[in-house]
Amino acid sequence: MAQLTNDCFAAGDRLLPMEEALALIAARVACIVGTERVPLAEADGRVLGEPLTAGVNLPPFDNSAVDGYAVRFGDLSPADDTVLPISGRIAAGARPAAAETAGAVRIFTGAPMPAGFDTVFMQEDVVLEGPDRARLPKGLKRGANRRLAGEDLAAGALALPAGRRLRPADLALLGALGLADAPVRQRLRVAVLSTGDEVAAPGKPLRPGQLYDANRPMLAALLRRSGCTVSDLGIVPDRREAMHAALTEAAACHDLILTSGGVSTGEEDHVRATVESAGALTFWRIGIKPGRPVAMGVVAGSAFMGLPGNPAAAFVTFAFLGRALVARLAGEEFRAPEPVEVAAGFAYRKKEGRREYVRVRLTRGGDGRLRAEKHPREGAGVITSLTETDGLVELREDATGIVPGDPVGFYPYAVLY
Ligand SMILES: Nc1nc2c(c(=O)[nH]1)N[C@H]1C(S)=C(S)[C@@H](COP(=O)(O)OP(=O)(O)OC[C@H]3O[C@@H](n4cnc5c(N)ncnc54)[C@H](O)[C@@H]3O)O[C@H]1N2
Ligand code: MOO
Repeated sequence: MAQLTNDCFAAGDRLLPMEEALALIAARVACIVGTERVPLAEADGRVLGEPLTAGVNLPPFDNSAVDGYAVRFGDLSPADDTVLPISGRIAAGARPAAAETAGAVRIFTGAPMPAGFDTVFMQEDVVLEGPDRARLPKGLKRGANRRLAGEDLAAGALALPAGRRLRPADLALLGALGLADAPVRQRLRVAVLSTGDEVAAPGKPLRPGQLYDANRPMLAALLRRSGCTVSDLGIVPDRREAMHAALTEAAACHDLILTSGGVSTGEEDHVRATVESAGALTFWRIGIKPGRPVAMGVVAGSAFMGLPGNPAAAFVTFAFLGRALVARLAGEEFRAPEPVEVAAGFAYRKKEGRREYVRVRLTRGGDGRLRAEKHPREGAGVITSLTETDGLVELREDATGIVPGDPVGFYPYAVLY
C-alpha cells in the first residue's frame, strides 16, 4: 500500500468524480497478498495467482463426437450413397487402434479415431444392410463429427490468465487439464467495524436514540462474497482515542480496514480525522449519490476505506468503489461491471456533475421491454429500498434527468458482488 502516499491530490472540498476515484485505485493500489495452492474443490471464487498454460492437448486425442461409423472420407462416393463393410469396433476408453485397413468402423462417442479415418456418420443416418455392411448417405462433409486433439486448447496455450477469479466452468478447464490443485492468491484479511454512539449490537435492548447495526453484517457478507477473510471488530464509539486505537490495532494484522459511518463533516465524525493523523488520506468525498462521504487512505501500512453510515450509501459505495479496491489488493483482474439497458419506468431529475444510483425493481412492460421502477423511498437510510428492489439504475454525471421510456443502464445486484 505504499502507493497511497500522502500527496493529497484530492485535497480541499472538491467532490472527486467516480472515474477519477477508480483511476486512483487502479494506479495507486497494488496486490499485497502472496499465493498458495488449494485443491480444485476449494478453488471456486479464488483468484488465480499465476497464468496457467495447458500441459496437455484438449481433447488429448482425435475422437468421435457421436455414436456411429467412422470412415475415410476418400472412400466415399461423392455423388451417391456408399456401402462399406464394417471392419472393426472401437469403444470409448479403448486404446487408439492401429490403422484399420478400410471400410466403416463402428465407433462410440469419445472413442479414439482409428488412424487415417477422418469422418464419422451418426448411427441414425446409417442403414445396416446385414450384420456387417453399412449404407452411408451422400453429402456428409470431410471431418464431420470428429474432434481433433488440441482443438479446444492446444498444449502450451494459455488456459487462464493470472488474476482470474475462478468460476465453476474454469474448474472444468483446470480439471480437464489434469490439475488437482491451483495456485491462488491468499485471501485478503479485512477488518470491518461500525462507528457511532447511536449504533447498537444485536442482543442488547436499544437505548433511546439508538438503532441496531445494519452495516456490519451487510459489509462482512459483501467482503466474503468478494473472497476476503473478515474479522468483525464490532462498534467503535464516537471518540477520537477509541477510533485511533481501533484502527491502529486493526492495521497490525489486516490488509484492509473497512468502516462505516463517521466520515462526514460533523464534530462527531472521527474516522476521517483519525486516518489523517494515523496515516494518510487519499480521498474522502466522491461525486456520487447516495454515498458522497467515502474516504480512502492508509493507516499504519494497512489500506483503509471508510464508507458512509447510511446503509444504502454504504452498499452503493462498496459495490462501486470498495469492490474495486478489494480486487486490486487481492490481485484480481477487475473489470467494472457493465450495465444492461432497460427502459426507465419513472421520471427523475438530478444535479449535473455527480453520478447517481437509483434503487429499482424490474417489471416487464406491455411492449415486452424490461422496465425499471424506482423504489418509492429514496433516502439513503431506507434499508427496504435495497431489499425490495432488483438492482441499481446508473445516471451518469452529465445527465440532468430522465423521463419514462428513456433507456437507462441497469446493474442487477447479482453482478455487483
Ligand atoms: N452537514 C452535512 N451533513 C451531512 C453530509 C454533509 O455532506 N454535510 N452528508 C450526509 C450524507 S450524504 C451522509 S451518507 C451522511 C454520512 O455521514 P457519515 O458517514 O459520517 O455517517 P454517520 O453520520 O455516522 O451516519 C449516517 C447515518 O447512518 C446511520 N448509521 C451509521 N452507521 C450505521 C450502521 N452501522 N447501521 C445502521 N445505520 C447506521 C446513522 O445513524 C446516521 O443516521 O451524512 C450526512 N450528513
Ligand atoms: O449519500 Mo449520503 O451517502 O446521501 O446518504
